[in-house]
Amino acid sequence: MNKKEFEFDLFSEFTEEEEALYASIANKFETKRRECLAKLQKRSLERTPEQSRLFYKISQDLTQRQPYILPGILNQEECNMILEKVLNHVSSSIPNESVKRNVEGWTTSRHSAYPTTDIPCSSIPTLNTFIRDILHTRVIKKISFNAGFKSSNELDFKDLFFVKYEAKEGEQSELKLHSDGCLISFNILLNMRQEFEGGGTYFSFNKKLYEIEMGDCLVHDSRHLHAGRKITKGRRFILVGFVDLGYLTT
Ligand SMILES: O=C(O)CCC(=O)C(=O)O
Ligand SMILES: [Fe+2]
Repeated sequence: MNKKEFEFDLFSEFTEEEEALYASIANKFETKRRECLAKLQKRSLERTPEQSRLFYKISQDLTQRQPYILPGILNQEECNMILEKVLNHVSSSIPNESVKRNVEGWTTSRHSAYPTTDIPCSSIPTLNTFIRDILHTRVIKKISFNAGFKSSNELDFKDLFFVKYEAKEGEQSELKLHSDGCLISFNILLNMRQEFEGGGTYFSFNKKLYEIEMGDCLVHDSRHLHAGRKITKGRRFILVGFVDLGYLTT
């Protein structure tokens, strides 16, 4: 039997009929989007958090939503203090059968599809409240304003965790292209740029690499495909936040 009969060419062009069907679906979708947007725009002052979330998602083409940097969110002293507490916590953590950890105590399987070598902020009680409070004032307030929410109290952390990348055999040195399961994501660099080579966050939609300085915060739409670029020397520590409506958070 001819093998060709069973080959399905994913990249072949659509037939005219398929093109027309696709165009009509896209048209209907666009009409619905505009109607919905007009209603939400009119009610800007009395939008519920859910409506603001929808407004944020449909008001702009995703490719127009560029990542942005909030410089100096944490000062050097704060970064050093936080990192010291994280490393102390990791080195003193008691092995637990139910949590997969590497030899140093970092967890390696919290995020199923694209696991990072990380520690949830909530597992370090001496840092948790302090960090959430300052990040609410310094980051969530800005993110919620930029995204069109009425109050920063409508948004909260869906997850907040420390990530370690290390250029060493057996350690995680990069994170492949993925999107995050929330509305808006951010990461803050906790150590000096000079302590590693490579790194930074890469976005495929605009083909840009964002390399921030210690204490700076990179904010982006969680739907954008992004990657933690491989480091080739040293260690890179970041604090990652997944932000969404308060009641969706844990
Ligand atoms: O390493 C980075 O810059 C990105 C980290 C990230 O995307 C994540 O932890 O979900
Ligand atoms: Fe991510």
